[in-house]
Amino acid sequence: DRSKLPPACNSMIYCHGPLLNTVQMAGLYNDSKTFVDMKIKISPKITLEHFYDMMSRTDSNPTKADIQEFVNQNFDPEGSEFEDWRPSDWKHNPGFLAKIKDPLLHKWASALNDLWLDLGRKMKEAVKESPDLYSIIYVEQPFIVPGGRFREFYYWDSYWIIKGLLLSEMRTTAKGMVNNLLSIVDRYGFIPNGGRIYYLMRSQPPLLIPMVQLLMEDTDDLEYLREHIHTLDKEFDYWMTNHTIEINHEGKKLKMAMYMDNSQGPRPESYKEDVDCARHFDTTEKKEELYAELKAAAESGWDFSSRWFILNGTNKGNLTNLKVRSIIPVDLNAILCWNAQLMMEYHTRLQNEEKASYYRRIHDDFMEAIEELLWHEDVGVWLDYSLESSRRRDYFYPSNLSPLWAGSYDKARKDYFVNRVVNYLDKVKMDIFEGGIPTTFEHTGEQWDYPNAWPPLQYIVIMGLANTGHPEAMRYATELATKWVRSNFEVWKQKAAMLEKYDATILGGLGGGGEYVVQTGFGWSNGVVMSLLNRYGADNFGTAAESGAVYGAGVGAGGVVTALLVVLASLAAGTLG
Ligand SMILES: OC[C@H]1O[C@H](O[C@H]2O[C@H](CO)[C@@H](O)[C@H](O)[C@H]2O)[C@H](O)[C@@H](O)[C@@H]1O
Repeated sequence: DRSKLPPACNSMIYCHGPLLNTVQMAGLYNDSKTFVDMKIKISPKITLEHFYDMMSRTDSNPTKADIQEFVNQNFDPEGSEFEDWRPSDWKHNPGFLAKIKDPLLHKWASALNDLWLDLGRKMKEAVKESPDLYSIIYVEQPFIVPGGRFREFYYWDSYWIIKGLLLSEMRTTAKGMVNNLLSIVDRYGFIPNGGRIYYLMRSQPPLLIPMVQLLMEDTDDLEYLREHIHTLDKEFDYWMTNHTIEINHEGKKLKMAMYMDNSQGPRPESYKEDVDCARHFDTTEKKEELYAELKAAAESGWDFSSRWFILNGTNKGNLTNLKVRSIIPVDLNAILCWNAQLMMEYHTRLQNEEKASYYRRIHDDFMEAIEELLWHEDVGVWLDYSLESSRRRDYFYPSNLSPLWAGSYDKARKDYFVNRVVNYLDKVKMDIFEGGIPTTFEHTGEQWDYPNAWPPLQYIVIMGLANTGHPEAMRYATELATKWVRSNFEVWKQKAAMLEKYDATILGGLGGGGEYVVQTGFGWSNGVVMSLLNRYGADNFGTAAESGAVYGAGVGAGGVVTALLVVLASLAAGTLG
C-alpha cells in the first residue's frame, strides 16, 4: 500500500502539495525543473499564505497569468544559491596536457581543462543560514556540476568529474567533492540522486567508494581513509539494507541488488511529465505504481530506457510499461561487488580483520550470484534478469559488460570470460557504429535508448576491455576510444561545446530525445574524454612504427593516437563529412 509512504521530501513547496501541483501543472517553463530550483523570497510560510490568498481570490481557478505573477512575486530565479567562485587549485597547464603532442588535440584538452572554471559552483553563506528558502542541499565545499539544467551535484556523474579533476591536478576540488558526499552520508544515511531535497528519496549508482579509491590512487592517504571508513560502511549498508532481495535460483539462495523507490507522488522536478504519463492509469494505486517505476528508473541513472520496459516478456512498449523494480540489473550488482572488494581492501589496510572478512563474504556472494544468475556462456556476456518471467533479458546494453570494468568476475578464468565477451561484441556488430557505443538497439525516443551514446557507458566498456590486458579486448577498447574521441572532437569543432550525450550512429552526431533538450557543459563528458586522451593520447605518440597505421585495421596499443592523427589530418584536408 503506497498511500502510507512519505513524499519525496517534507517541503510543501518543493516536493508535494497543492502549491507544487498548481505551479507545475500550469507549465510555466519549458523545463519543469526550473520552478523547483527557484529560491523562496521571504519564507515558506508566507509563500504558502500568498498561494492560498491567490487561490481564494481566483475561486481556486487561477489563470496561467495569475500563477506566473504569484511565482514572480514569491520566488527568485533558479541559480540564486551560488556566488562567483574560481577554483583556487585550477592550473592553466596541468601535466597531462604535455602528453598530447598533436596541436589540435592538445588545444582541445586545454579547453576542457578551462571548462572546470565554468562548471564550478560555491554556495552562498545564506544557504547555510536559511536552508528552507532553497531546494539545494547545503554542502561546505565548492563542487563541479554537470552543466545546463543540472545545477547541483549528481551522484554517479561525480565519479567521472573527479577523474577529470585529478587529471587537471585539482586535488582540493576533487577531495572537496568527496568530502561533500561523505558529509551527506553522515547527515542523511545515503547519497541522493543529486544535491536537491526533491532527490532525497532515491539514490544513483553507488560510486562513492570507487571515488575514494580514485583519491587513494592519487595520494594514498591512509589517515583520510581511517577518518572516513565508517561513513563508507554506512553507505554500503544503505545499499545492502534497502536495495537487495533474495532469489531462489536452481536450489540456491542468491542475494541480488536492484533499483527501488519508497516514496509517494510524481518526481517534483518532472511533475507535469509524470502526471501526464499517469493519465493512462485509472486508479490512484496504479498511478503511484507508475511514479515508483519512474523514480526507480531515475535511480538507475538510465532515465528513461527500453532497458526497463517489460511488455509481454519483451523490451517493447513505452513509459507505462516501466518495470525497473522487476529487473535485476547487471551494472548495479557488478558495482556493489566492486564496492565490497574495495571495502575489504580498505579494512585490511586499516587492520580491521573482522570487517575485512565481513566484506570478503559479501564480495564472494556477489561474485557467485553474478555468475550464477547473470552470466550466460551461450550468449557470451552478462544479462539483466527479469523477476517477472524468471528469465534473462537477452538485449544488448553496454552495461552487460560492466563486470569487466568492476572486476566482478573470476580472474582465474579471465581468458574464458574475455574471449566470450569479445565474440559477443563481434556478434552484436559493435564495429558498425561511427560515433560510439549505442545505449540500446531500441529506437523509442527515450534518452537512454538508440541512437544515443552516453559518456559513462563508453568509459565502462572501454576501460573494462582495456584493463583485461587481453590483446583482442584491448584492440576493441582502442577502436571504441578512437571513435568516441573523434566524435566528441567533431562536435567540439562545430559547436565549441561538450554535450551530455551524443549520437552513436553519426561521427559528430548530437544526442537527443527524452524529456529535456540535450545539455551542454558537461561534467562527465569532459572527464571521460580527458581520461581517454590521457590513457591513449600519449603512448608511442607519432612514432615512426605507427605512422602508417590505419584506423580500424587492427590498431595496437597506442594506435588510437595514430588513428586520431590520421583522422585529424583528413579533417584538416576536408576529406571527412
Ligand atoms: O530531470 C530529469 C532527470 O534528470 C536527471 O537525469 C539525467 O541527468 C543526470 C545528470 O547528468 C544523470 O545522472 C542521469 O543519468 C540522467 O538520466 C536526474 O538524475 C533524474 O533523477 C531526473 O529525474
